[in-house]
Amino acid sequence: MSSFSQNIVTYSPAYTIVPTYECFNRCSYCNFRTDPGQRPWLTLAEAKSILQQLQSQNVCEILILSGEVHPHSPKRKAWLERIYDLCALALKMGFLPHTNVGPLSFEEMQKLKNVNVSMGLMLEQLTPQLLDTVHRHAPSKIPEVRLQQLQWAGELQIPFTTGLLLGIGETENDWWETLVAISDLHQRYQHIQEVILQPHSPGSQQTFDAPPFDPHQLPSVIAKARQILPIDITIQIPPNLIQDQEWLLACIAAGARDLGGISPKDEVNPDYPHLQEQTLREILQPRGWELIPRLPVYPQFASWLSEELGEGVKKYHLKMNSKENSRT
Ligand SMILES: O=c1nc2n(C[C@H](O)[C@H](O)[C@H](O)CO)c3cc(O)ccc3cc-2c(=O)[nH]1
Ligand SMILES: C[C@H]1O[C@@H](n2cnc3c(N)ncnc32)[C@H](O)[C@@H]1O
Ligand code: MET
Ligand code: SF4
Repeated sequence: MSSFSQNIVTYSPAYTIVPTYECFNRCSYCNFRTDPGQRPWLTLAEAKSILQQLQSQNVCEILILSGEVHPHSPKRKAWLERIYDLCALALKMGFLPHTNVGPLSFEEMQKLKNVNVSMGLMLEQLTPQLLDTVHRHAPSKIPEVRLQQLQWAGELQIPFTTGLLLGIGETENDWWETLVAISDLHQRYQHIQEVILQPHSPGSQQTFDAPPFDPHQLPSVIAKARQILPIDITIQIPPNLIQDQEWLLACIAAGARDLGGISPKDEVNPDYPHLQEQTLREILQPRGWELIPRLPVYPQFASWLSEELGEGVKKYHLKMNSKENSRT
């Protein structure tokens, strides 16, 4: 049975929904944001029509990824409401939502927990030095603010995805410090399901003038991360940002076991389209790796989900098991 084999690499069949691209931060490596007020927010009717089309496709995760409205802005309440409504809609239509929309208040997180099977926020890097450079105009990237999110997620028992953005001006030592901080929080709350090691990849919109993170460095970063992180945290890498097949395979050999959400468009890095799932499978299989789909929540967190979310998850488990049986 394939599920018991050790040579498994997972991915999440996903689609990314963007409530708004407007963002009050200006991270200089960002290729996603627009200035506030430039484009209308995604309406529920528009989302419904997108989701209807997805129902006949092999999509399970809806990644809700957004630009941010300032916590003190009069528009903040409507923004959070729109995100909540989009999650509720996706859930009602049979998908499993995972929200990553920047730092939230404790109450905002608590509210979104009801309509998300898991949530995410990248730590990026903990060093405060970046507040003088790439994050100079990005108050949401204050390290304490992001660490606080991870702690609240633990207190609220929200299965959580976080990660590091590599190659934005930090030192090697900064990587290990950030990974140790994630490990420490996980030891307290057992809530981190995966850590993304995301290589900075320049796009056409950004102002940060730096080369891409050297993919040849990734396998050794992964190997060391594997030593620092507790074994129940999966290491995720984005295959579209590691374009050389041999290096992708080297990353997996070094300990990465998940390829994240594979969706038609990578909203964060639109200049780097994803390979088809079948193409990825053909890269991995000859080296003995089996690529299999996973849900946006890992099985060990089943007891943390509300009854409604648990039911949604159960339906997918049934569907995936019946597919697997029909293959064998
Ligand atoms: O499951 C997740 N995947 C995350 N992913 C991976 C994502 O699922 C896919 O790689 C694509 O971005 C989907 O469009 C990220 C990818 C990025 O480029 C940057 C940040 C994230 C953050 C998350 C996240 O919080 N949760
Ligand atoms: C949503 C996440 O996307 C990542 N992100 C933002 N811009 C880039 C880029 N140019 N290259 C790679 N990752 C990026 C950050 O880690 C952010 O938290
Ligand atoms: N704005 C959020 C963050 O940076 C998520 C999307 S970034 C393109 O954390
Ligand atoms: S990376 Fe996220 S927080 Fe930073 S500018 Fe882009 S959308 Fe805003």
